[in-house]
Order: sequence, then C-alpha cells, then structure tokens
Amino acid sequence: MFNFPIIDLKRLDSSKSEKEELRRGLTDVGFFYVKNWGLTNAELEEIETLTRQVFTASDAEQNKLASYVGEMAHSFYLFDMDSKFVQQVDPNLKLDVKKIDEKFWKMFLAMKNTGLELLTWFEKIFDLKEGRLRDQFASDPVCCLHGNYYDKTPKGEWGIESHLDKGLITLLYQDQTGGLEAEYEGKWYPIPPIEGTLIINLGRMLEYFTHGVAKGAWHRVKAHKGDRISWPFFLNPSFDAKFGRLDEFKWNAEEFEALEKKRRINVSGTYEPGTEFGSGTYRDWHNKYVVNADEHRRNKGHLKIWEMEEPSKAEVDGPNEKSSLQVRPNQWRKPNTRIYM
Ligand SMILES: O=C(O)CCC(=O)C(=O)O
Ligand SMILES: [Fe+2]
Repeated sequence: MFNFPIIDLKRLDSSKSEKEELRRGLTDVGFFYVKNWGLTNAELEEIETLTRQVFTASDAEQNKLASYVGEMAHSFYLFDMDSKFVQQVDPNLKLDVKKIDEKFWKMFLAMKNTGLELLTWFEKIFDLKEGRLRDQFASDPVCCLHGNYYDKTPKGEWGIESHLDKGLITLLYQDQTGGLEAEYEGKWYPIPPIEGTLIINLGRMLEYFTHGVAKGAWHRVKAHKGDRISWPFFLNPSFDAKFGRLDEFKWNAEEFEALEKKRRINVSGTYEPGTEFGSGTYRDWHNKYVVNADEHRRNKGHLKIWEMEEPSKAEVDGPNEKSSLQVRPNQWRKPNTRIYM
C-alpha cells in the first residue's frame, strides 16, 4: 500500500500539514484524494444508480437522453472503447432524463469548481502571482465529465491501459469496486476507493507548463473483481490559452527534458509521441488531437464511456461561429469518436 495524500478542502486554509500534503501530492506523487469537495454521499449514491441505469438502458432510452436538451448548455455522447461486452440490456428500463440531466449537471459544476479552487491552491503552494495558472490557462476551461463503465475486465486485458491524462487536472470519483492503480517511482500501487472522496491527478499539460514541477502521474485500471463505474472530470485549458511555459519553473527544465526523453523510449505505443504542444493555443492543439480523436487515440481499453460536455463560452459566443448548440445536436455516438481526456 502507498500512502497517497488525503486533503480536506475545508481544513486547507487553516492547516499547515494539509498544505504540506497538497504539496506532496502536487510535486511528488501526482495523485491525491480530496475530501469535502461538494456532493454528499447520498447524492453520490444517486449518481451511481442513475449511471448504472444509463449503461443498462436500451438504445431507444439512451437516444432519449441524448436528444434531451435541458436548461443547461451541454451535450451527451456515448462510445465504446471495446465492443465485446457481457453487460445485459434491460428492455423495460425507463430513464428519467430530466432527473439525470439535473443531477449530472450538479456534479459537473461541483467538480469544475473544485478543479478551479485547486488551481488557486496550486498558485499559493507554488508561490505564484495570484491568477497565474487560472488566468493564463483556465479563464474559460474546456471541461468534460465522463461516466466510465467497465464490465469485469477479462484476464490479460485492461479496463484502461497505462496512460497520462492530457489536460490540466483530472478529478475522479469512483465506486467502491477498486481497480485503479498509479505508478510511483517505477512501481504500481492501488488507489482504493475512500467513500465520498475525489481522486485528483495532474495531466500532462499542467506538467508541461510547469516544466515538470507539477507531476503528471501514469495510471491504469483493471476491474478484475467485477464491473466498475468511475466518473473522471477533465479540466482542460481554455481554447484561447497560449501554450507558453511558466518561467517560474525554468529551473527544472533540464530534468524535465530528460524525463520526457526517457518516457518516449520506455512507453512507446501508449505515449503517443505525436502529441506535441507547440507554441499556439489550446484551440490549435484541440483541433489537431481532439477533433480527430479516432486517429489519435492514445490508449485502448475495455470500457464504455458516457460523456457530458459543456461547450466553452468561446465556442458558444465566438464572433464568427454559430452556437455549437445550434449546429451540433445532442447525440449518442457509437463507437468511439471523441475523447476529451
Ligand atoms: O476509471 C478510472 O479510475 C480511471 C479513468 C481514466 O484514467 C481516464 O478516463 O482517463
Ligand atoms: Fe486517465
């Protein structure tokens, strides 16, 4: 067992040891738990029940959800990473789409707020000027919430293969099954469920922008005990965010460069060396790697993904673009088409 940091968001302001643990999570481990982030255990139980229903419902019911336009500006997608599923469809199950929409939107916002609050804490821990991370990279972040459904992972396969998330931060809620593992100093350790907590891991973009001082951590999932649901929320940069690295962290540039080189050799096949950042904006990167996610998929896995996406303000209000909601109807997509990880 590994001692992953557990941060109580309510105590962070007043407790020095809590801040030290956050620093350890941020700069050494790359993974940490967060308590008191917003939703109650009862709300999370309800989310779990509703998600299970979504994955068990017939195509017709799923399509009802996909074409539902709630009060909120978002859309749903569904795609399979792998089609050999044993999971049964319940033909009699009716989805309460309004309720699903409301509950998921609440979860979405709670996770987004937690992510932004954490970015502010990272600025404090790193002694950066206030807003240095949030203003430069996340003034209008591209966000997306997945429901990941893994049926029991067959022997020799992966629920999701070893990978590094691409964005700034990932905030993940998992059910009580277990199966998520993270790498630390060359060894793999389970990240067991702790009721009510979120698991935070840092993505490659945050790592890259900080010259590797914020640590991106590799992780993978084997749902060998039984089927499993997890809800990762991906906080990505704003479309207009410039891909400039922060000079405050330049002192670590050489070490990071060396690490990046080593990675390419060690993990060829899952690393996707094609995903270079360049010096443009997140929009350039997004158009290159996310819009054509099929071609650039970085990992295989035995799971289905249900995605809830919030168009960024830039996407909706852009001067030359029609609202994405007008031009892009809600829809289920099968199989895999886009992945905002
Ligand atoms: O299901 C999990 O616990 C992890 C999922 C994950 O790593 C991802 O979707 O990027
Ligand atoms: Fe991930």
